Amino acid sequence: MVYELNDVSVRINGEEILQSVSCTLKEGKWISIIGQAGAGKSTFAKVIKGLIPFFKGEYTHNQQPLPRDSKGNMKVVPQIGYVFQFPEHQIFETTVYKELTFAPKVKGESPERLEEAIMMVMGQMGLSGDLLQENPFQLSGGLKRLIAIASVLIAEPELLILDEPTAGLDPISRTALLKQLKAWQGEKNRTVLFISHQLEDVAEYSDEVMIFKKGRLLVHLDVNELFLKHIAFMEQAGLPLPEPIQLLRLIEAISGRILEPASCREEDIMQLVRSVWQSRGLQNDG
Ligand SMILES: Nc1ncnc2c1ncn2[C@@H]1O[C@H](COP(=O)(O)OP(=O)(O)OP(=O)(O)O)[C@@H](O)[C@H]1O
Repeated sequence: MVYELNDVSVRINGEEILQSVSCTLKEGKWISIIGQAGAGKSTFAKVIKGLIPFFKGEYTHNQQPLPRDSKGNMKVVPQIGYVFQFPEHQIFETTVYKELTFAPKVKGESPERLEEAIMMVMGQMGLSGDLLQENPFQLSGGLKRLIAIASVLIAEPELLILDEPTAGLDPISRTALLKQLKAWQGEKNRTVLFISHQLEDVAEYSDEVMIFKKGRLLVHLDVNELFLKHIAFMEQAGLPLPEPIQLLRLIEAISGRILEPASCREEDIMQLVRSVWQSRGLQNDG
C-alpha cells in the first residue's frame, strides 16, 4: 500500500495553507510530522484522510486516484483511521461498548467477530473489560483518549493518523500509549502518520520525519539522517535546535544505547555526538 501526493495545494478563504506538497507514504513506516504551530501539519493529515474536499494536485492510493464524488469533491478515505487532537471531538456514544462497536457495525461485522475485535483492541490498548458499560464522557482524559484510539483501531485502518495523541498525558501514560501503538503498527505492518511536538518521541518511534514550514513540505527524510546529519533543517523550519545534551538523548533514543559523555561540559557532550556521527560515517552539516 502506497499513498502519494503530487503537487498538492490547499487554499482556504483565499489563503494558500498547503503549497505544492509531493510525498510518498510507504507501507509499514512510522512517519512523524513536525513543524511550527500553523505550519500546515493538521491540514496535510486532513488531506490524506480525505477531509478536505477541494485541493489542487493529485492524490493516489497504489497508483490509482482516490475516489471523488460527482461534483469532483474528495471523499473521506474509509481505510484510513484518524485520531483527532481532542478525543472529545470523536467520541459520541453513551457507553464504551457502543463507541467501540460503531464502526464495525457499520461495516456489517458479525456479533462473534465483534466480540473478538473488542477483546483484541481492549487488550492492545491495555484497557479493562470493566470499562465497556461506562460512559466514555465520564472517564479521565487519559482513558477517553485510549477509548478514542481503540475505536479507530478496531476498524483495522491500513494507515493511522495520530494528531498529537499524547497531548495532556503524563510521561508514564505517554510512553505506555506510544509503545502500544508502536507494537500494533509493527505487528500489522501498518503506516502511521504521527503529528508531534515531542522530539524524543519522534526520535524513538519514527522511521521517517516530514518537516513542514509555512504550508510547504521542507523535507522528508529518514529519522537517523535528521538527528545524525541534517539537524540544521530544524533551524530552517523555525524550530528550536536541540541543546547538545538533548541531541545526545535523541541519538540514544534512535540507537537504543546509553551514551555517557566524559562530563557534563558542552564540549565533551559535542565530542561524543561527533564520535557517534563519525562511527556512522556521517558528517554534521549543522
Ligand atoms: N478551515 C480553515 N479556515 C481558515 N484557516 C485555516 C483552516 N484550517 C487551517 N487554517 C489555517 O491554516 C494554517 C495551518 O493550520 P494547521 O492546523 O494545518 O497547522 P498545524 O501545523 O497543524 O498547527 P498546530 O501545530 O498549531 O496544530 C494556520 O494558519 C491555520 O490558521
